[in-house]
Amino acid sequence: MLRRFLCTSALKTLTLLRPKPSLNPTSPIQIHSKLKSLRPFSQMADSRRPLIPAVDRAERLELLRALESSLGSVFSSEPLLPNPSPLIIVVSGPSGVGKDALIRKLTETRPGLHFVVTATSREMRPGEVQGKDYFFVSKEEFLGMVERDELLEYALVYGDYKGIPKQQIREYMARGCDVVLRVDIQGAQTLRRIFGQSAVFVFVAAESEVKLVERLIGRKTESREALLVRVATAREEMKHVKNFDYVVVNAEGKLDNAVKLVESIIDAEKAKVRQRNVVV
Ligand SMILES: Nc1ncnc2c1ncn2[C@@H]1O[C@H](COP(=O)(O)OP(=O)(O)OP(=O)(O)O)[C@@H](O)[C@H]1O
Repeated sequence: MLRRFLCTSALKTLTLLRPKPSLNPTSPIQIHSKLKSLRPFSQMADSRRPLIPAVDRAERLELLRALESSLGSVFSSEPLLPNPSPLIIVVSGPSGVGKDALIRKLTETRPGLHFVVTATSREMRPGEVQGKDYFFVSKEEFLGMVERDELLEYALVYGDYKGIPKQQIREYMARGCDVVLRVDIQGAQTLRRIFGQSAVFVFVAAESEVKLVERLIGRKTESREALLVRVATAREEMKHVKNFDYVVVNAEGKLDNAVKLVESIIDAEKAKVRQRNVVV
């Protein structure tokens, strides 16, 4: 049956690719010779198999109607399955592991994905863009957002506030977009309490401790004291991997591989029979 399908598909392709109008596409000799030229060498031996003649459009339609009539119902062209539910993907991991770099690339390669821009009271780093990397606000403005219950979660991270605006998530999910949230480990724990299993939690790790430290040093954004705090914290944070659904190693010079892995995770989640249904 499958082979029959493959044969008819090949013939269909040939009909579409018909090169000269003068050729009679139903002539078995011509089709046979064309098929032979299309087949890979490994399949050349199969060319002696009898060919099933091409079914033309009218015949196919007739057969389809006959099947409908036998079944007593019309074949629907509606999708057999609903669209997958929008996902919330929580990306977390130790400081300097490459969360920002990974998300930046991921949103470039996957247009249907929205990165929820976090509000923060920390200073803007060189190269960062207001509203793209973070919403940079003063401490007072941030506390105003907390009071108005505008944040899904917030935390004081290395002396600066960081929080996720609820409205952005609602807006993009209502449009059917998947959303990515970037949080530190503390934030991921809070979000797990809020979402339970209804969101996807991804832990980003470096391939080794020394590579993580080198990356943090290379970023040149922290003082020696601040580096010490981040590195010591990273050791503790690694213990939280077990609370995540997936772990992605972002190895030195292999950012693209890490991005591909996250894409595969999203694809697999979209193909799940039991979808995660999240409400914010
Ligand atoms: N796979 C990689 N190979 C080499 N360098 C990388 C890789 N991924 C990220 N980096 C670099 O490592 C540094 C830290 O990355 P990034 O700022 O994205 O980390 P982060 O996890 O978002 O940190 P933080 O939580 O402190 O904001 C950056 O200079 C970034 O360009």
